[in-house]
Amino acid sequence: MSLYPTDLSPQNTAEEQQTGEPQKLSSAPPALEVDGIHLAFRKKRSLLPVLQDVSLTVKPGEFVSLVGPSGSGKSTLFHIIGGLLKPQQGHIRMHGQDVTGERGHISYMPQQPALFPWRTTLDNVLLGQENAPRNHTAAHSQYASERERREEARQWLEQVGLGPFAKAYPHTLSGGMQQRAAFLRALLSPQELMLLDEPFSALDALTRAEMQQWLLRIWERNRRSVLFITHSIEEALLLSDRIYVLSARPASVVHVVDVPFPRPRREEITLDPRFNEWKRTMTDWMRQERCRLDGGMEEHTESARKSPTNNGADQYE
Ligand SMILES: Nc1ncnc2c1ncn2[C@@H]1O[C@H](COP(=O)(O)OP(=O)(O)OP(=O)(O)O)[C@@H](O)[C@H]1O
Repeated sequence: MSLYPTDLSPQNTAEEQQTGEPQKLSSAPPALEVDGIHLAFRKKRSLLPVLQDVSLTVKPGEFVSLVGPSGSGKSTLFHIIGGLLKPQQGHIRMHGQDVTGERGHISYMPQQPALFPWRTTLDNVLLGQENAPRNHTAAHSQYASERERREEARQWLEQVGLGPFAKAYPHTLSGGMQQRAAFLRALLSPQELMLLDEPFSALDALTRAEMQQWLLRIWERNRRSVLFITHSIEEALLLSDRIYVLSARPASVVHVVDVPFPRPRREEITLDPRFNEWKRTMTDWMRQERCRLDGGMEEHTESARKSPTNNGADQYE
């Protein structure tokens, strides 16, 4: 099963599976470069600064997460990357090209699956390809005819346990099944970079854990470039190669974590003492930011001073 038109050929993918290493494309430009983004919303006569000099990078085939307090500006950053908002300063580059303010360069999976109720599961999955901008579909059409794309989507539905539901309508699917269909729609879209905005936040705990394992397996087989927003530190540590921690609004990057756990990863990694040490450290960082957001700096300073996990926290950066 191929995923066009990315450079993730089956040979590459097989090599990666053996070595457990991401693609070593050292000379390739980043799949995404967010460079010095500033954005403030205009509120009546005042300005609400939301993003302040935010920079981050997603290399080809990397899984990168963004965590930060509620209201810090994560979704706003996604809107800028997707070209829905234009920053006052800074640039968005994809594969070396400046695409600041341009739409159509990313595939996107929102918090809610947003499947069209009048389309079958298969037709919903194919939607990302139908709506892709011309420059992407042109590249894409060298690889697959309409019939081939439908066949490939059918095979993918089988792979993710949705084969029997290809002709079913979304209301007959469970929440987890709808999210799998929405993820496939993003995965089969021709744009290489995927932005996933808290895709599992609406699911119950058990389904969420199952979906994380499912995503790990699917992603490790395909290694698309992913930028993932989550509120769950555990989810970020489980899934990511790198995590950017945003400060409270106006957001800037306050910590960058290169996640040290090898791939392929499975749920058992969450039992590793190092995993829990990271989780505690990052939770502490997030608490500090939330305190800042709440204006509770004095209280936070005291609790951070007392916290045993704060010792040497910066060594993780
Ligand atoms: N179009 C807009 N106009 C004015 N203010 C906005 C607009 N969009 C977002 N904001 C404000 O910008 C700030 C950041 O919002 P954003 O949704 O990006 O945060 P977030 O980190 O994604 O939050 P959450 O984690 O709760 O989803 C918030 O204070 C929000 O009220």
